[in-house]
Amino acid sequence: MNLQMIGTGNAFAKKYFNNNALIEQDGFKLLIDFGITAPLALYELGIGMEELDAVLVTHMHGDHVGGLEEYGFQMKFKHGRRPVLYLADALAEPLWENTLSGGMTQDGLERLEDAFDVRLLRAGDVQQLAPNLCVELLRTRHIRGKKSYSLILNRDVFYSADMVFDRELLTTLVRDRGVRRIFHEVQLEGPGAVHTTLDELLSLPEEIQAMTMLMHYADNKDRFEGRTGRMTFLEQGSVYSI
Ligand SMILES: O=c1ccn([C@@H]2O[C@@H]3COP(=O)(O)O[C@H]3[C@H]2O)c(=O)[nH]1
Ligand SMILES: [Zn+2]
Ligand SMILES: [Zn+2]
Repeated sequence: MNLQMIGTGNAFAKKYFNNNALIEQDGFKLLIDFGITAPLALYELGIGMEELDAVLVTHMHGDHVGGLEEYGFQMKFKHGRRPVLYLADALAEPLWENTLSGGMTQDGLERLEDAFDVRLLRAGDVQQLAPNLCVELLRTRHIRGKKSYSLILNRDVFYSADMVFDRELLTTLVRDRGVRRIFHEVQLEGPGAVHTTLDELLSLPEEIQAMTMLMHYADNKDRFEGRTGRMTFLEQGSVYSI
């Protein structure tokens, strides 16, 4: 499996695109989240939107879903098809009613399923997306009252999406669930109200740090090179074999 971050920035980053991840497995291309900058990020990587086999949404913030209107319209009006959209069942209604309907509603486009081939996921279930790619959604804490999900890919890769620090979850995933790679968001400075701070991740055992790569970071990330313990930064556009 290959992972390529088409963007590694946090919601306010300007040096980096939105933190969205392209997963490739035996030719199957899954994009995890489709933020405001995803259309441009894909364009700059020379990846056509129509090449994606599926998109999976982790939660409703703009840096994770803000590009879906363009994606839906390009796929409908340029490529004549509804793209596959995986998301937690709890997000389907708010994604249409509170985010996409304003821009996308018109005759023949009255609900999410008119624009996307919607595949609902339930937290805790393992879903086979492709012959050699399965995903499990985990409900994790991010913003009080807003549902947000992290992912386990092929039972051994954890992808945090946006979440506050959860030491017990990370420890259990490694010790009991056999997770061997962790891709984790990081807030480099300040208290972790809605994100996980670098200091919190540095408090993890070295064995867990050693399997952790950092993403969803601020523009001043370079100042923290060499100050992330056993953890390393994911670089925007680089392809990682995992
Ligand atoms: O209670 C809140 C809600 C939001 N925010 C900011 O808005 C951003 C939305 O995208 P994000 O989840 O990547 O990051 C969030 C934060 O930067 C915050 O600081 N506190
Ligand atoms: Zn975010
Ligand atoms: Zn968020």
